[in-house]
Amino acid sequence: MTISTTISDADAAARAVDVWKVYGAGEAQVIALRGVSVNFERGKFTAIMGPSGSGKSTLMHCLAGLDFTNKGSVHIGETQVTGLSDKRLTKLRRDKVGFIFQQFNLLPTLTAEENILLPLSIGKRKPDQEWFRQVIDTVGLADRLHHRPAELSGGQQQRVACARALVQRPEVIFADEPTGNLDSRSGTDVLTFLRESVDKFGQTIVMVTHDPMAASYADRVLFLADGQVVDEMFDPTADRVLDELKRFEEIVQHASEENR
Ligand SMILES: Nc1ncnc2c1ncn2[C@@H]1O[C@H](COP(=O)(O)OP(=O)(O)OP(=O)(O)O)[C@@H](O)[C@H]1O
Repeated sequence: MTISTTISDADAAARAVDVWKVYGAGEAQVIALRGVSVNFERGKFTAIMGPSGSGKSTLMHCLAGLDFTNKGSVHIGETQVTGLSDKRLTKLRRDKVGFIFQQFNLLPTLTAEENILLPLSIGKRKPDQEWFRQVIDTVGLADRLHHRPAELSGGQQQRVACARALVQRPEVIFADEPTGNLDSRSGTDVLTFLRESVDKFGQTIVMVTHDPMAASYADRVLFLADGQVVDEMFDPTADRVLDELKRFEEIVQHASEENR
């Protein structure tokens, strides 16, 4: 079953239209995405789940313009990402997209404040001081701004990364396993912050996760299997997500038994 999308194009902050992604060639060829068409609603929090190797990170990287599609197109807001020149792609990623990675990806020589303001300084843009304060207060980092990453806990470093993504008010924040390296308390802090940035500031967030508890913070969960979107769930709870994942495992196991 391939579902397309229940969100209209006009309501979407990011879109994939019949996206195919193939890695390698010949016997080593892997089809990571098989004609994915999906819309991500503006001002909402969407989680992407699915078994390992189902194409979650590939889809996110294609959407964010970090990787090229073989066929189909991706759009951020009004901009068609597919086909942009390198220069325009760099500008789009800098101005319209925020990233949060599992490994935090902070610059070790810069303070927390300098890391947070880095995307703005690279784009030669001045921070809106009021907005900066609001982000810092929401993320709870006011007393850590002059510390370097090595002087911060993992949870604090990830909150710096969240603030860095949010401070430029991007069209979309893409988060790839943002709680994967955190203990459950710090993970909850980060997820609470992501949820608040959607509810308070209307931020659009797309998050890849393996964790049903993390997915329960989202408004909608998309399920990928074998490079296709196979299901979606609105207003998820951790238990319902877990049941859905178990159902997929059974289907995959059944299919592999039949192929033996
Ligand atoms: N750079 C690459 N070169 C070759 N194959 C790749 C590359 N990146 C991903 N793949 C393959 O594409 C498929 C989808 O990978 P992807 O990382 O998107 O899956 P995923 O659902 O994010 O997995 P995980 O949950 O384990 O992170 C996998 O079979 C993977 O091995």
